[in-house]
Amino acid sequence: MSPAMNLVSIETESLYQKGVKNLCENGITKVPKKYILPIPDRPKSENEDLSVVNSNLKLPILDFAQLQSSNRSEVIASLAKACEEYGFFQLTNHGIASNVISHMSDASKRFFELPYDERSKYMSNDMFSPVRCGTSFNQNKDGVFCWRDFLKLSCNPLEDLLPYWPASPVDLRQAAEAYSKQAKFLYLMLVEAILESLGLVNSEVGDNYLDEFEDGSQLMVVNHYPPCPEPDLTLGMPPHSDYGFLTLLHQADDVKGLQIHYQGKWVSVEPLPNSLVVNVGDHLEIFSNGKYKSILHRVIVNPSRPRTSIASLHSLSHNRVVRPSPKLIDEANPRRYRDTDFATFLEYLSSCEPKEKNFLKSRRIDL
Ligand SMILES: O=C(O)CCC(=O)C(=O)O
Ligand SMILES: [Fe+2]
Repeated sequence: MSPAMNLVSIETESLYQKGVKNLCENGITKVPKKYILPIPDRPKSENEDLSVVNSNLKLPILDFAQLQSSNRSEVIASLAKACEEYGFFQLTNHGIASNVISHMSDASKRFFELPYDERSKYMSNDMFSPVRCGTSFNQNKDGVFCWRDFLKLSCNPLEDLLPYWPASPVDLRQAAEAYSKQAKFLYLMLVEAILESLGLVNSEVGDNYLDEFEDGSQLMVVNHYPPCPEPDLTLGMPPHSDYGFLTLLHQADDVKGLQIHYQGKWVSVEPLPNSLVVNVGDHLEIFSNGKYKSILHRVIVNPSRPRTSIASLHSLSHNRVVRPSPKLIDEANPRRYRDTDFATFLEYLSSCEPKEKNFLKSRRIDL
């Protein structure tokens, strides 16, 4: 390659590092090569293990208010079924105030409207940074980039981290603080119900059994997917499972994009007004010794409408070891996962670029 050619490709590479929003502002009409997936990995390809879309299936819908009523035991049974079979459900009447959600969506969208130079102040490769802006899935590793920009805010301990969050738009901190607190509260209520659904009831596990969840990590991720001129060639997010215990996801526009992998097919998750999508993460699959499933999901993009989603990812704190609950292991149910911790996850991230971003597979014990 001539030095001049080399310079061109380095310059182009740095353009991609600036993200999809910035790329679109440069007026592209075709998807650059950097984002074009090999044919079998494209959204409409029919390959053997990750095949066609099933558009008829609907996710289970759980009514959170019913959990606090005399119907609790029925809702707990539906919760167990949803976590076992789908690893995903929609949650209505979840209790996060609608003005808190709309303020968070609105301020997040305005963040991505800021000029690149303003957003770039928050770009960082440090996984422990309280605020991290970036693009693709793992922009230092991905051979093919995905069509997504993100803003990640670490939330625990909130008082210490909040001052590092973006100062503009001016109301983003306030909006994200209120949203993260209400999401955390909801998460803890869901953990309580999930432990109950696994038969790990309060009297057996001790009075302080929620403390380690309360102290746990919380990461808010705002995903932004600009319209894409050739959406069949790329993905907003590649197939992956979520790392933590539970993810609460708000789909901030009435735009479809999220698909989950169910019985060999991709199923679209319809944005349901006033609901949150909740999914089991890798840590809950490990903790439940495989009873509850952390399911592969991906995001497709479209040619006309931007899409924003806000994920709140919750887990134990980074220094805790995650392992199957001893109460869920016996002769009939031998241990199915190795112990894991955050350092192991980071090592995994830096070691390979797996086709499916599936950390969990590396923790399974083959029985
Ligand atoms: O944008 C979405 O709907 C899903 C985002 C997602 O899977 C994630 O943030 O882990
Ligand atoms: Fe995810």
